[in-house]
Amino acid sequence: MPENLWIWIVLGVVLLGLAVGAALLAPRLTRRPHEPSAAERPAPQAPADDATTDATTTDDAAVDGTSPPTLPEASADVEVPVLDVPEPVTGRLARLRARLARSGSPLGARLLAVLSRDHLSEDDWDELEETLLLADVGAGPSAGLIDALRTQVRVHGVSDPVQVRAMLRSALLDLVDPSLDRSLATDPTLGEDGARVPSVVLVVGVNGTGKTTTVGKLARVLVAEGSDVVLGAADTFRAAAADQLETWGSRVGVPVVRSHKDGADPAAVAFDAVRHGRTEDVDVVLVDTAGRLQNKSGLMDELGKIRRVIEKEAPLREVLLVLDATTGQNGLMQARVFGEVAGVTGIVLTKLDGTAKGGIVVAVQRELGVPVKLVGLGEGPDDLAPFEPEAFVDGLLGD
Ligand SMILES: Nc1nc2c(ncn2[C@@H]2O[C@H](COP(=O)(O)OP(=O)(O)OP(=O)(O)O)[C@@H](O)[C@H]2O)c(=O)[nH]1
Repeated sequence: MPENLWIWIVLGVVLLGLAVGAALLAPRLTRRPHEPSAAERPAPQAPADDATTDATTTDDAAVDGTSPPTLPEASADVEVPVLDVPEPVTGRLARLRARLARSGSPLGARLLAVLSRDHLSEDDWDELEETLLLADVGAGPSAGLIDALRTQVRVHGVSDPVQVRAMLRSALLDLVDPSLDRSLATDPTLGEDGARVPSVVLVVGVNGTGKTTTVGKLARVLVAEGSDVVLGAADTFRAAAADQLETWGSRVGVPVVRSHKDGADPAAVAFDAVRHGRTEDVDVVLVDTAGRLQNKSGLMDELGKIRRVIEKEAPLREVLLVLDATTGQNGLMQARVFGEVAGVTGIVLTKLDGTAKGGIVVAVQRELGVPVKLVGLGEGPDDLAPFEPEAFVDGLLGD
């Protein structure tokens, strides 16, 4: 064998080794420096409108406590939706003011226009009173405000526009009554056995006033404040109401207790929702209702039953009556009936963005003797604001 053949063989083996090594290393060198793990990857975006939560199902037998609510098994490969972050509640007061001001508010503007005249005649005073009546303030409160203004005008005159505005602001504020307690009882309490019991809020009112929307918006307010919430879809009259509520709940990670049975007993759903709230140790259970009843005794029976079954499980801390601000005197008649049968503790005045008749706030508080606690200012998810008398009156008067 020639002497340099060995050299060629050794060289060949070395080259082969290098080729194999390079082939093994190549994929490692081309991989991205850091592959995120499943936990590090952003969760996929859920569709905004048709997403639903894992809903608790219920049936009528549950009223007797024989059928506890059941939640569908959580599946490991279920996509985790991205939850909305509701707007902080404090920022909403400014929006209330801006919206009221933007609505053109004939009430404030017309009152100021008349009051700014040099010498107020009897006709001017009549015009002022008529303006208040047209804004749904109501006869008694309107007459009271005119009396107060007449006294002020006698004492101070009406020449200085700044003074006129201050005078009117103070008179309107008195009518709205800043001294009323407008807080919502949504903190859990302690039961006799020392266990935490959720606060239950029942939402009532005739159909179409905005109950379901209000429950959804209120859930967001409570989530923004750090509360654990459960929703009860006791509006079993309109099947879409429960779906609507599930959409609201899913956007902020709040479970919804509902029935999939047509025309199920609303009291059974309310009961299951409260029991589920207790089991899950949540802070608040919000219960939506139908309110689609032809007569007062039917309404009384249904709401009475809902109240009784809720109170078996937890204290009913709030009964919120939802009224549509655009319905004027009609809304007042509804308020009267619900006030008599439902033990209303607070009013939610919706659709204030659609009317310049803010005076309904005054009339409805007088009618029921309970405060307006929340106002709806639009169809957006965060268009629900705690009612604040000063901001409201400033909105009426404009800047
Ligand atoms: N502009 C405006 N629209 C509102 C407001 N609140 C509710 N709505 C609208 O009013 C309509 C009725 O609202 P719902 O929440 O379905 O009313 P509901 O009282 O639950 O109705 P039923 O389930 O039929 O009894 C919807 O189109 C809402 O978007 C509000 O503050 N402003």
